Amino acid sequence: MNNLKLNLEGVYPFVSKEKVFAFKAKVEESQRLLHSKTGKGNDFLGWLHLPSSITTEQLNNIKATAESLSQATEVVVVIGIGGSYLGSKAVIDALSNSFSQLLDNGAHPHIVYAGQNIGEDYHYELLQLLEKKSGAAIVISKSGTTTEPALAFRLIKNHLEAKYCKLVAKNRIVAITDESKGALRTLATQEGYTTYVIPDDVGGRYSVLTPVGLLPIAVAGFDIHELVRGAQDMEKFLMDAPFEENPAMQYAAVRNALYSNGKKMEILANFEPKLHFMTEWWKQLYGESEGKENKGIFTAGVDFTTDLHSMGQYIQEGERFFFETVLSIAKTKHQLVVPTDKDNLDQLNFIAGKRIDQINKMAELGTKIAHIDGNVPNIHIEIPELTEYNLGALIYFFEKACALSGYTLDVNPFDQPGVEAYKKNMFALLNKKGFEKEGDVLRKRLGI
Ligand SMILES: O=P(O)(O)OC[C@H]1O[C@H](O)[C@H](O)[C@@H](O)[C@@H]1O
Repeated sequence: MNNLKLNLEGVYPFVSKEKVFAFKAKVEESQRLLHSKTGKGNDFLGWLHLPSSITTEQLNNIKATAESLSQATEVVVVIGIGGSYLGSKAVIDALSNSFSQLLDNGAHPHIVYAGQNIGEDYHYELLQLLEKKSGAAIVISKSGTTTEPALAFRLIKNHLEAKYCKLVAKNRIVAITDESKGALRTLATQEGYTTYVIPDDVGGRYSVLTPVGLLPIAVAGFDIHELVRGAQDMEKFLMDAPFEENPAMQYAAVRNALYSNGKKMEILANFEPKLHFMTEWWKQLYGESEGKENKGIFTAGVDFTTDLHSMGQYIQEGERFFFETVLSIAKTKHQLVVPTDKDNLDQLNFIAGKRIDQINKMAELGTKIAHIDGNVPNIHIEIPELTEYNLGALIYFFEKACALSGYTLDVNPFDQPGVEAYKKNMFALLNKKGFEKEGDVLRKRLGI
């Protein structure tokens, strides 16, 4: 069953249906390359059949680890950067109470994140928090060598060992990394941590349905069986559906049609504050997959209606080099009606008696019309409700469409050579062993 609706009516005033469908053959060829594993980066296709290959035993095992990690733990720190944290944060935020950090989560610890910045105050304050609260850590790095999570983990490991003793700290740490390579693997083996493997053929930004995403999501108390079931159903549906009924193929086609028509940026917009990090996850997925060889759509995100009061101006009347994709949620979890006020001093009685979501939906519709009138092509993606099942399906849809879109653009959607440039400079400037020559060159260039 496919719960996801893709509506391209808001694109056709700008790029005709014929022009979008002109990409059909190329997208079908992309799908053939993907399914036959004969395209670029074909050693990174483990995500393609991941949902259907995860077993109930594996899921139960992850759940059991989540439960034992949660025992007598108030805060679990998920340590990772990029694909090693965005997927879990996207799902956890989408499903959590908006104020969960201030509420007692029952049997489930609060989740906080580290390893995605090098802020000194952030880390200091995190250690202060862990001084007051009972803590545990899930450290995640596919390469096992990424600086930011390694640095955060060193601090947190030190802290946990000093607070609880090494033996107890060991049981409060789970590592998720490569099967054999990388410093984190060596460290985890040496220290005897519980570990999970990120398969070789699954890249970081495609790894949310591996233990990378599943363990933190289970710790937060959400149903990973349902998440995977949604992804499984979407995997099956997208495998067989012809172009005319296949939202992933059509999304890939329309993105490429708009790009070749001069639209260099895609703005993912939501009207649900819980989706902020879903957008962040999507930005990495598409930006890192397609932005290479001096090509690719720049991915940006906005939260509406919030950003209608800031970036709304640019979107309405600024340069016309982008299109907008609205990720819409049909039904809210709760119902809340605007009360009537007999004095009507705030002049809001025109919406009295309406559900908040009815107002939000009119804001969404009004924005769509305004932006189309302002010459912004509009793609509309709708899922029925924020549930584990629907999020699993949405994640797999975006992953599959991304791979198809990247192949259609003729790039390898599974590598990210460009991210090494800053790392090389940072290591050279910090005198890391093996980077001495680069360090000399840089210091000379900077005159320092
Ligand atoms: O999981 P890791 O190996 O630590 O990588 C974490 C992230 O950082 C890298 O630099 C890449 O740009 C990302 O694709 C990756 O998700």
